[in-house]
Amino acid sequence: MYGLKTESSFDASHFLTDYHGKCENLHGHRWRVVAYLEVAELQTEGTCKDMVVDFGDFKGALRSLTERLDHHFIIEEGSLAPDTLACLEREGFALFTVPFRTTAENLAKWFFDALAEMGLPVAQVDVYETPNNCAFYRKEA
Ligand SMILES: Nc1nc2c(c(=O)[nH]1)N=C([C@H](O)[C@H](O)COP(=O)(O)OP(=O)(O)OP(=O)(O)O)CN2
Ligand SMILES: [Zn+2]
Repeated sequence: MYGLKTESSFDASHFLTDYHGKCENLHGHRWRVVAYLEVAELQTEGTCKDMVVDFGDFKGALRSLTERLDHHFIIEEGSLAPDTLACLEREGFALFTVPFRTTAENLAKWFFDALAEMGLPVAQVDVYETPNNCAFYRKEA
């Protein structure tokens, strides 16, 4: 088995719906995302011969995703009253709505699925909410 690993970070705000504690309040993180690719065999020809994929393509793919979230307010769909949402939009805040509770676990799966959709052989994605707390999502063995 061969693998690659790259990482990218982004700053974003969020809150957890139905959470009983400080994370029910709007707050921010510098999220750190670490992604892993795995393949059984390396590429056999062309510019990527003997590579899993080109590091440049891999890091570019992950960065394109973290850039979508950077300096955004990540909002679980339906978690804010429509008029609150309208006010935020009117103020020009950068919002990113997702159809799931904004836990590190769900964000790890969001990154995993997006990298897979880009055609990368993604094996695992780690999402650090704080330097010590990390959730991961990985492919079933
Ligand atoms: N399993 C998960 N647990 C929690 C998640 C999560 O995504 N998955 N998220 C949160 C909150 O978003 C929160 O921001 C994290 O808070 P906390 O663990 O309290 O982190 P701090 O570094 O701020 O904690 P201090 O020890 O107070 O510094 C909560 N749980
Ligand atoms: Zn948080």
